[in-house]
Amino acid sequence: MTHYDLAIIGSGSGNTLISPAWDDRKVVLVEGGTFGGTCLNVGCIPTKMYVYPAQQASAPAEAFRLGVDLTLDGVRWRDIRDRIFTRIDAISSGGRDYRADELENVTLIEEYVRLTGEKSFETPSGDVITADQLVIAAGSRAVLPEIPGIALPQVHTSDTVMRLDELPRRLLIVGGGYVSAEFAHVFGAFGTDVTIAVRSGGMLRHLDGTVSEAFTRQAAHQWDLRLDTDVTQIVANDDGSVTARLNGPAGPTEIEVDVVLMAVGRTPNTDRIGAADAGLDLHDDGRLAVDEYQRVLRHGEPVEGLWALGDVSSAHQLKHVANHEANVVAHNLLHPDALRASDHRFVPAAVFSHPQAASVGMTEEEALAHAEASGTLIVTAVQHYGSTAYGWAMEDTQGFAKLIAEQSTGRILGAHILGHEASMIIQPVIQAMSFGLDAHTMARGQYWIHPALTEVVENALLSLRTG
Ligand SMILES: Cc1cc2nc3c(=O)[nH]c(=O)nc-3n(C[C@H](O)[C@H](O)[C@H](O)COP(=O)(O)OP(=O)(O)OC[C@H]3O[C@@H](n4cnc5c(N)ncnc54)[C@H](O)[C@@H]3O)c2cc1C
Ligand SMILES: NC(=O)c1ccc[n+]([C@@H]2O[C@H](COP(=O)([O-])OP(=O)(O)OC[C@H]3O[C@@H](n4cnc5c(N)ncnc54)[C@H](O)[C@@H]3O)[C@@H](O)[C@H]2O)c1
Repeated sequence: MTHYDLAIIGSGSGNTLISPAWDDRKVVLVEGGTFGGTCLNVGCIPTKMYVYPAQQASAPAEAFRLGVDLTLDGVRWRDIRDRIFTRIDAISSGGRDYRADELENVTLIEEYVRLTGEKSFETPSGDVITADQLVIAAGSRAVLPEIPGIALPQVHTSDTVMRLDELPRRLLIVGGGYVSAEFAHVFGAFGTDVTIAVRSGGMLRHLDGTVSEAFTRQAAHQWDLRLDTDVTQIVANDDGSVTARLNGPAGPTEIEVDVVLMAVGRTPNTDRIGAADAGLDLHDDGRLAVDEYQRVLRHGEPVEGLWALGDVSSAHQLKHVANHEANVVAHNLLHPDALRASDHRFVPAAVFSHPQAASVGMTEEEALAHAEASGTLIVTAVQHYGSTAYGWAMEDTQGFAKLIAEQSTGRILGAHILGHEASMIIQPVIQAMSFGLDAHTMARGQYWIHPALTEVVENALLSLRTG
C-alpha cells in the first residue's frame, strides 16, 4: 500500500491540478487510457482540426452564389489525418513523459483503477493506493447500444472514426446530437455520402426549438436525413461493406454503407471506477453527485478530501466546464477553509457543424416555464444575418440570432445563434449575462464595429421590447 498527499484519477482536465504548489508533496496521477484524455486525443481538438479543412472544402459551394467559381480538386484524407494526429500524439506523449519522468514528486500509474474506499483504489496489478485527497476526473465514454452487429469492425465511435485509413465512400451516422452534426459536416464536405438515422423527429433537440428546427431543415438539404428512424441490425457483406437495417416511418428498409458511426451519447465512467460499490452518491444518469464546491457526496453529505470534476460528475459534457471545475478544485484542494463554488449559471456550447449553432442560457421553452413560475413576462427577438450589412456581403439566407429577455428588466435569459461563426458572435452575450448587463445597456453602452457580423447581435438586442 502506498500513501500520497494527492491522488488524481484521469489525465484530462485532472492533469491541470498538478501545479508548483504541490512540488513538496507526493502526488499520483492515474491514467488508464491515452494521456491527456478525451478533448486532446479524441474530442474537441481533433474534431475541430477536421472541421476547419471541411470548411475549406465547402468553399466552392458557398462561393458559387457570390459569383466566384472554385473547384475542389481533392481531399487528401490521409494527409489531413496524419497532420492532425502527428501534432496531437506528440502533445499527448510529451505530457505523459513530463509527468512520468520529469517531476520527482509525481508518480504516473498507467492502469485503469477501481475504488476500494472513499479515498483509496487498487490497480489491476494489485497495488493499493490511499491518499489524503482524491480527485475523480475519470470522464465519460461513448455509448454503444445493443444492436446485433454493433461489434463489427466497420462500426466506429468518435474514438476511432477519425483514424480511418481511407475516407469512406458511404457513411451511416446513428444519432442526431453534437457528434452526429459535426461528423456529418466533416465527412459530407470531404465527399462522403452521409446518411443520418435519428430516432426522434429532429436534430440537435437539446437546443432551442427554433434552432433545432432550422438546423434539421438545413441538415436534410445536405445529407440523407432519416428522422424517426431506428437502426435494428448491422450485417457484414462479402465486399467489406455493411448493410444496416433501418425501421422508419415508411417501415423497414436497408442501406449499404462502408462505415457506421455510432453517435448516441456518452456515459460517465463511474461504473468503471466502482463508484457505487464505494458507496458514493450517483445521479440517475450515472454521474457522481457533487456539491457546489465539487465535493463528492455520500448519503447526501460531502466526503472530506474527495472531489470530482468534468464529465464524470457534470451535467455538461463540455471541456470548458471541465476546465472551470478543475480550476475550482485546484483552489479548494489547497484552501479547505476558503472554498470556492463552481459557477454553472451561464454555460455556453457550440456545435461546429454546417451551419454552426451556439447557445447560452434558457431556450424559449425554458424561459416560458420560468416566466410562468416567476410571474414575469419574457420577450424574444429573432434577427437574421441577412438583415445586416455583413449578411448582405455573405448573401446569407439562413443564419439568425434569437435572444430572450425578461420584459420588465431587460435581463438576458438566453441566446441562440445558428449560422456562420455562431460560436464567436455569441461571446458578447455570454459576457453580458455573466456580468449582469441588461439588453439595452449592452446594445447602447458600447460601440459595435460596423459592418461586422456582430451587428446581428446588436440589432437583436435593440429589437427586444424591454422596459
Ligand atoms: C468527438 C467529441 C468532440 C468534442 N468536442 C468538444 C468541443 O468542441 N467543445 C467542448 O467543450 N467539448 C467537446 N467535447 C467534450 C469534451 O471532450 C469533454 O467534456 C472533456 O474532454 C471532459 O474532460 P474530463 O477531464 O472530464 O474527462 P476526460 O478528458 O475524458 O479524462 C478522463 C480520463 O480518465 C481516464 N480514466 C477513466 N477511468 C479511469 C480509471 N478507472 N482509471 C484510470 N483512468 C481512468 C480516461 O482514460 C480519460 O483519459 C467533445 C467530446 C467528443 C467525444
Ligand atoms: N462541440 C461540442 O462541444 C461537442 C462536440 C461533440 C461532443 N460533445 C459532447 O459529447 C457529448 C456526446 O455527444 P453525442 O453526439 O454522442 O451525444 P448527444 O447527447 O449530443 O446526442 C445523442 C443523440 O443520440 C440519440 N440517441 C440516444 N440513444 C440512442 C439510441 N439508443 N439509438 C439511437 N439514437 C439514440 C439522441 O436522441 C441524440 O440525438 C455531447 O453531449 C457533448 O456534451 C460536445
